[in-house]
Amino acid sequence: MPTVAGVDSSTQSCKIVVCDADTGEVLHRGRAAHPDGTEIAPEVWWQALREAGDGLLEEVDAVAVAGQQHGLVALDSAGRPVRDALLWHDTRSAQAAADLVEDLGGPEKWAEAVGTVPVAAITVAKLRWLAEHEPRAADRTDRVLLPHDWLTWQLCGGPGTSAEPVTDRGDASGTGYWSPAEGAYRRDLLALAFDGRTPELPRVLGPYEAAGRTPHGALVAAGTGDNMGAALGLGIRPGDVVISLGTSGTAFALSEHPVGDPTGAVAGFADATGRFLPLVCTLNAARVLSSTARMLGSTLDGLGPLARAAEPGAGGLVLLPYLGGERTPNLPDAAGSLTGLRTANMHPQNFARAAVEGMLCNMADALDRLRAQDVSARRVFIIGGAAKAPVVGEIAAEIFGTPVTVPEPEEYVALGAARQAAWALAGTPRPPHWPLAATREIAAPADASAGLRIREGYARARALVHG
Ligand SMILES: Nc1ncnc2c1ncn2[C@@H]1O[C@H](COP(=O)(O)OP(=O)(O)O)[C@@H](O)[C@H]1O
Ligand SMILES: O=C(CO)[C@@H](O)[C@H](O)COP(=O)(O)O
Repeated sequence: MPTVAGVDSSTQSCKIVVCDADTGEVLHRGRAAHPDGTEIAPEVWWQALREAGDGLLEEVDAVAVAGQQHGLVALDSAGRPVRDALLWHDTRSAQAAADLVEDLGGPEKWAEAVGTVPVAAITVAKLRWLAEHEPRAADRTDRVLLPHDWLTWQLCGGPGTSAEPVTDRGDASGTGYWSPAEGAYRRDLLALAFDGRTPELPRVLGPYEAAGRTPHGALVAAGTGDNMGAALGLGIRPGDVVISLGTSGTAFALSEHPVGDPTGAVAGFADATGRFLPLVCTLNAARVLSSTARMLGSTLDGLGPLARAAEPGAGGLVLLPYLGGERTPNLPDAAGSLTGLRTANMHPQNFARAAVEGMLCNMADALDRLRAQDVSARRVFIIGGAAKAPVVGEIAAEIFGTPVTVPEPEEYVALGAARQAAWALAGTPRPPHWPLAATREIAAPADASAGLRIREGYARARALVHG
């Protein structure tokens, strides 16, 4: 029986699943933590991957890596990092992004050129930041990779070997210098961002092309961005929207055509199957819940019962969850706010409920932004770390006003990477059919009024605090 491994090198940890290549059945799992912070030495990802994959990766027939998107891995001519990688949730590049938008002539120009209007998260803005703030490091930059590209390269042997650095359409589409519509790099935008410098970029592989082999002989597939990995792991179809609640909150869908949203809210990414993946990303999801649990002296498991004990609307408390700044809406310097405090409503139950409602109202806005780009949401999946809390799916159905599908907890990003590895191994034009795990279907409440009131309260609080 051929086996394949999928790696999810995401913000908080590295997760690995080993699957039966024919059926997708998960046979083994591994995990290792990543440190906190918005910059990190790439070597730390590699150590975590080896720790998570200890004893697993040596035996598989193929492997692929899905990674957190956008991170800037800048390498010198010997393939060594010139500095720690700047990660997607590092907001120092917010001004650089705004300047780039102006330099090209406005958001419409970016939406037209690469499908995405730069914000602090996008790689092109991080390059501009590097050129402006650390010009010596910029001068030493000979090559630019994304986190998953760098790990894929290490798996194939890395610098000093015959292995070639590669990427895929999905992750390339999050750089701001690769056009999903044209399927080509925009080196002019790279130069615009990097003060005229044009470092080497990885070759963009097709969906089931191989990157190389590990020293143990396993085929290494192209890999992709983590959201594209989740889409492949779930096997989504047009009409499905995925809400992923990890460190980031993302809402994304499959599209047969490229999307370019001049408002900048929807990023017009490519997917891992040759199609497109319009996506809205927020900076604040699962950590809103873990931070609230910590503040209340509770635990993640304790937060759900507390939130359930409060009435919808949390007695008038509204949490604007912009704890790490925010990407959508684009408020990189914002902090979180709690509004509507009254003597009568200051109970842990209302705080817990306000945290879940705040996180999900932000995602409901993301869903609306997708719909505004003609994305239909006939089925809404909820996945990611925070989806493990049953209360999240329940309150989501109320706030979204739609039925919600919560698949059995699984590492869907890693599963998607494993499926891509199985696809590269098979070499067939379509990925192997892997059935979706059992799902929990949560109906929307018959009376939508409570959900609407929660969203109105959230919109009012946001207007009050952020104008
Ligand atoms: N039962 C749970 N309830 C709520 N949140 C949870 C639960 N289990 C894990 N989490 C949260 O999920 C997050 C990790 O999710 P994950 O999707 O792996 O994130 P990332 O992909 O960004 O590394 C952590 O912030 C953790 O607090
Ligand atoms: O920036 C984005 C998407 O555009 C994020 O979704 C990152 O890809 C990080 O994902 P998580 O580690 O939070 O899952």
